[in-house]
Amino acid sequence: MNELKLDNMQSMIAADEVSAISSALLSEIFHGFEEAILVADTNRRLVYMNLAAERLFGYSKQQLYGKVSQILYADENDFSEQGRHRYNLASEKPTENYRILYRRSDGEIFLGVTTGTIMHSSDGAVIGFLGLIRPARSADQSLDALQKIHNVTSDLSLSYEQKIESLLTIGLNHFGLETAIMSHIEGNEYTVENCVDFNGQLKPKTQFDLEGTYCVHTLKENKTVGFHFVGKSQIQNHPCYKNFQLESYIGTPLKLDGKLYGTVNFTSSSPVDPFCKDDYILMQLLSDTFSYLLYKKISEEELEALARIDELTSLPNRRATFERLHQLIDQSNRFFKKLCVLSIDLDHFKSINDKYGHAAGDQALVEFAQIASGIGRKTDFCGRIGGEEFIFVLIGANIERAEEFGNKLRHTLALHPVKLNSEEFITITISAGVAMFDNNESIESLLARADEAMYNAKQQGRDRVMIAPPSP
Ligand SMILES: Nc1nc2c(ncn2[C@@H]2O[C@H](COP(=O)(O)OP(=O)(O)OP(=O)(O)O)[C@@H](O)[C@H]2O)c(=O)[nH]1
Repeated sequence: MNELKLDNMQSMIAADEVSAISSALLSEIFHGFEEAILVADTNRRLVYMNLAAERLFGYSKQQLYGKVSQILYADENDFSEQGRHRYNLASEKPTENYRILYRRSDGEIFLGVTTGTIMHSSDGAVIGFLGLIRPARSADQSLDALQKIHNVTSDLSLSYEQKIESLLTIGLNHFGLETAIMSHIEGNEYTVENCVDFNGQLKPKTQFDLEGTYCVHTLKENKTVGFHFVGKSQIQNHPCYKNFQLESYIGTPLKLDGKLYGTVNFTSSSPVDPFCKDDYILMQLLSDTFSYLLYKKISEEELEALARIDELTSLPNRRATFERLHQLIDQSNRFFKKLCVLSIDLDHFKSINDKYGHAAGDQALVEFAQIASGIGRKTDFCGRIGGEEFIFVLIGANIERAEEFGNKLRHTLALHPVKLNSEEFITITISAGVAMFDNNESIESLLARADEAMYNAKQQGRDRVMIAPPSP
């Protein structure tokens, strides 16, 4: 609504005294307006409101007509102030826009952008006042943000990180703020997990003391907390204000599976319009959306990790072992690093199962895995690729060191028999084939050479390490 239109209306209305303007005529002019229209007489008693005003303030015409408009102000001082400056018999104020906090019938306070105008009779006397009001952040804007949130969460082409970033940006644009953070909080440690900073300064993984952030209030209250003008609030001594001069903040706890994970929060160095009920609802919805996305991501990661671990021995399984072997061979090729593979097979394992039972065989596999992964270097890699078949990858090792390693494993196994019960022990022996990676060969060829050497060890009587001849 621009001033020109209001002036036109004013001239239409100013043709007669407000008291004389029939409610029907006002209705005809303003009924279908999307903005709330209120008309008051010179005593500031309400004489007209349109449908949009009834909806905005939650009162019916019957409840308000004849009442002083003070009932609609959140702050009595604003009512008096407006009376002194604008809405009085001597007023010559032109039509202009201003922002005021209003109170709805249910007590909720909202910021209204108001276009106020003075109505004059044909002889120039003030006959009443007209206000056109719309909420600073309208329901339409909240709906728009909701629609955007839905679009982002349902977009299958977006990754987790892209979704989080888009949602933080939606929040920033909606609230008119500068910095958005999804934080992870452990004790007093506040870590920026994801962020969007229109100033380009804040980066993920930055850490703060929780006490030094406004989020400490959010966690204390355990609900959404907003400060629209910290410098004029009770928390102006907060370290976050002293250190960063952040004037505005809105933040909500972020829960994962019912437990506190961190916060979702938006801040700015400038004050903003007071946050309204819709903003608090939107924050809760955003936080719930983050919580859902986080839960989904962590569950997927856990499932993915589980799918790569051998359930019995907790070693990487066949799939993970081959993936890792591909990576290590790729590195070895790029950096001309030596790499040796040991193909290891437990000896006479069938007879262990047959003699002591499958559970004893399982226990033997678990203990073998513990011993094998315990004696390697940090960079070495051990995986289970089949029933009693394992692979060891030694980075930077030549064939002698790999053979030495195989024998060290044999000797360690000999020194640590598997305890089946208080009386019975079994000693595990292994047959191993060692092959050194030749930069020109394929993984299949490397493994085939190591396997062949291992079968050789079996044929030679087991419990030994055999070296594969170099690739042809
Ligand atoms: N307990 C247990 N046994 C397994 C598992 N996976 C495979 N096995 C058994 O391992 C045995 C392997 O037997 P074979 O392949 O004949 O080899 P072996 O008895 O070790 O004899 P050599 O390899 O020739 O020394 C089979 O009896 C399998 O059932 C497992 O997860 N747990």
